[in-house]
Amino acid sequence: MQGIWTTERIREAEGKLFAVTPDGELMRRASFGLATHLAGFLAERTGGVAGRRVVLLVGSGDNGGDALWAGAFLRRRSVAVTAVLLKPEKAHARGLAALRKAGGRVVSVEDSPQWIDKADVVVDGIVGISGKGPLRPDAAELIKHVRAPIVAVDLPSGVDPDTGAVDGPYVTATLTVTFGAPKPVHALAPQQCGDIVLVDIGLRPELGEPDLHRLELTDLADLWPIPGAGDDKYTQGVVGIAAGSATYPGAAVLASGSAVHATAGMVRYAGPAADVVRGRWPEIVATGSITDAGRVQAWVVGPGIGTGSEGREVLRHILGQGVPVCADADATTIIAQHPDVLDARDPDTPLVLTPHAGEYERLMGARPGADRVKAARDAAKKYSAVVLLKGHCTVIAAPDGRVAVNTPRGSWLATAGSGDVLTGLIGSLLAAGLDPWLAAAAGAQVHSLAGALAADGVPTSASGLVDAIPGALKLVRDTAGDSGVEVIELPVN
Ligand SMILES: NC(=O)C1=CN([C@@H]2O[C@H](COP(=O)(O)OP(=O)(O)OC[C@H]3O[C@@H](n4cnc5c(N)ncnc54)[C@H](OP(=O)(O)O)[C@@H]3O)[C@@H](O)[C@H]2O)[C@@H](O)CC1
Ligand SMILES: Nc1ncnc2c1ncn2[C@@H]1O[C@H](COP(=O)(O)OP(=O)(O)O)[C@@H](O)[C@H]1O
Ligand SMILES: [K+]
Repeated sequence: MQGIWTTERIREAEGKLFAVTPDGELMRRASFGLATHLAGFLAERTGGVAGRRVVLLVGSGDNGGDALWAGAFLRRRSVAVTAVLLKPEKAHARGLAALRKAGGRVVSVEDSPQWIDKADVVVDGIVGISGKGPLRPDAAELIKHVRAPIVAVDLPSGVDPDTGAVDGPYVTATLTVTFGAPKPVHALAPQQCGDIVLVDIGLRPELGEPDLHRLELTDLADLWPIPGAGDDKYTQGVVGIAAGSATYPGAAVLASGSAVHATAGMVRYAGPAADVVRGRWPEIVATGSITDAGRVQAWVVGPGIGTGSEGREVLRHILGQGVPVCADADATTIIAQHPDVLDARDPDTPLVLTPHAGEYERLMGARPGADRVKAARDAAKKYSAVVLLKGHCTVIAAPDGRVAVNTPRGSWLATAGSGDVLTGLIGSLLAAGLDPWLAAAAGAQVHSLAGALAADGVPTSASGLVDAIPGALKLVRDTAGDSGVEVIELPVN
């Protein structure tokens, strides 16, 4: 699992490391790493390094210091480096002296357009982890004129380091070179960060437990249930799906199909769309009524069941079964409007709630706001449930405080019925006995892998997502070296 640390934790760790490291050494490591990646970026983009033009946008703190020192290193490789100082009196003194000594040019903001226009790469050293709020007007004005690709130092300026939120002008980077450890912005603002590389400055031993997590493909491969020699259809966990209606069977078909593909065990369906579900997925044991659904090890409930009394009774019945439940869509609305349905739940049985922003507002009385990690944590506490907050980046919080983030590849999942597919994946993993937080995080990640594979550069559909689940799982298992098959190159956009 990849760890992610808030800026407060990064600062604490830096403080400890500073105390045992020679003065300036950390910035030297950071800026040397930055210079190396800048040279690589120049070579890849322009076919060379010497003679290329780099413009540094330099703010008033150590982020600008990193940029200035990297500029000095690039001078050794005969790069033409020009620094634009936003606040000359506050620019990092030693970095500035080093750049000057190495033959770098220093210009005022007023004189900068001619240099920015001719740059092969612009380096954003405006602000780093001490950044607050949107880019200030002088920096915003500068950025407006940049046509060259931008490499961000540590993080794209104007994007909140801890929430990834933007509220005004910000930098959109092609590459972000960060130091020490990933910060929340890198997981929560992929569109502003571009590609991300991490330079090791020796911080990791000082960091302790991460604040946020991201599952890696090897984690998925380790935790995804695969049948063993002693398994049969029941031992792997049977998932029940209560979704859809006679008039709107789509949600039932999508959630059930997703569950069929997610694990090898068995899927039951209970509800008014039984005939349609059976017709589309003959392997599903389908019945019209929740009361004669048969035994399952986890339930998926909600998509398309409606928010009236019938839906309410279905949800109440399911919450009383003493098995893990993934409650989505209409089920979250019912819980928000009739919180007493939760009385049917044994508090020790896992519950996963999967709201989008609108459903979150119903559950919590306010929109998630800029700090989506806090929003998900608050809801998880309030409902003693794992809360998966949907959006471009999905945040998964457990009531014990654990948080995972899923950073998608593109926005292909923004298609009708996509949430129904996600809920089927999570339900299957719950039935297989996974920890509910891991089940939700793993479901979200395979969902977005399926999205990228299904789309392959062009829009897809929820049915396309269902069809792509086996490919996504194959990618996961192959990447983990399970079958020795060559890894598939995953499309990004
Ligand atoms: N510590 C370490 O071990 C290492 C740290 N390293 C590097 O240091 C960076 C952190 O440096 P830092 O703390 O000096 O502050 P930094 O982010 O450059 O901000 C400077 C000033 O900018 C201003 N400002 C604020 N918001 C703004 C906005 N929206 N738009 C415009 N300006 C804004 C505000 O100053 P003000 O103008 O308010 O006086 C603020 O104080 C870190 O990201 C990494 O790159 C690496 O070298 C590795 C080792
Ligand atoms: N812009 C986006 N980029 C990436 N993923 C998105 C985006 N918009 C929505 N999603 C994902 O698509 C799914 C939509 O679910 P939901 O809102 O329940 O839709 P539906 O009700 O149509 O099934 C969620 O998993 C969400 O995280
Ligand atoms: K920056």
